[in-house]
Amino acid sequence: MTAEVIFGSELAKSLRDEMKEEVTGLREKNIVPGLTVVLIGDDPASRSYVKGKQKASDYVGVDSDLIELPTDTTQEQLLNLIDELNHKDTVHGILVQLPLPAHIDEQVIIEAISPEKDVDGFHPISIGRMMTGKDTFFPCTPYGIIQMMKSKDISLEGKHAVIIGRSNIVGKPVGQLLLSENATVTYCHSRTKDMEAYIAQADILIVAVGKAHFINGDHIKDGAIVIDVGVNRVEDGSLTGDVDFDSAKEKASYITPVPKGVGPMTITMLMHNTIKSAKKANGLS
Ligand SMILES: Nc1nc2c(c(=O)[nH]1)N[C@@H](CN(C=O)c1ccc(C(=O)N[C@@H](CCC(=O)O)C(=O)O)cc1)CN2
Repeated sequence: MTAEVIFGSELAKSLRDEMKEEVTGLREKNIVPGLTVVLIGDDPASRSYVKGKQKASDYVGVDSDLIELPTDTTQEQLLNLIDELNHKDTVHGILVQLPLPAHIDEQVIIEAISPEKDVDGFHPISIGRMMTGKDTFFPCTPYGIIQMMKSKDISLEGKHAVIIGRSNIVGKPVGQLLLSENATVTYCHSRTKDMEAYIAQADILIVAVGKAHFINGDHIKDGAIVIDVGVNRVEDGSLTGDVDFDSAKEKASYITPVPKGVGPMTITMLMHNTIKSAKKANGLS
């Protein structure tokens, strides 16, 4: 079997076109979705992701503002900034780019963002709402993954989804979203015994470990749907996923590439959440 490749970049383009039209309509009603992105330090990967967010915002018509702060910014200074943004009516979404420098407690920062502006969907209130099936902002990468599978009419109900990785940003929430789509979910992580046995059972395999080519075609079941969340820069400077694409493609029914797979959808769902927040703030559903 040779898999069909799900290009997140193509889905992202068509969703961004739809969003652009929606934002044009909102702007005619004087509703201008506003996003503030905060970048601390000079990590090149973070800088490139933030650039992608600015570009997407410009395209769909979201008014975006980038606040760049030096690495030695204190936690208190960042908390003061978030407090200011929480109270600013033109700001509908606040995103603090992760990871943060080691002297800043990420969880304290996440919890300082108003849940009404938590377009990353990382606040414990957003997570609690997601877990209990309430309306909220879903974390962007997991939400993008679900949209990619839905775009191919892949039925999730009753499927065994195996997730490799248990981060708060991807692994844990994607499992929760799959559960709410009636999939059966197994989490694997660094302490899992006999991980290969779980991988071999997966109808849907989601890999988010950050290790180049951690999974190859020998591991996966014939016809599995393989979602690669890894973005690893290798020696020659190119990007590669957590899955060995060429060998996995020969076994899977669907597979996502790296680049042009999950990454562009992460940014697209951020646009979705920002527009949703602006609509909500203006009494629209
Ligand atoms: N506050 C947040 N921080 C981080 C998040 C997040 O959702 N919120 N996720 C990741 C990084 N990330 C978004 O911020 C992100 C990662 C990758 C891509 C992407 O488009 N990747 C491209 C390749 C880009 C390249 O050439 O370097 C692709 O896969 O095609 C977008 C966003 C951690 N931090």
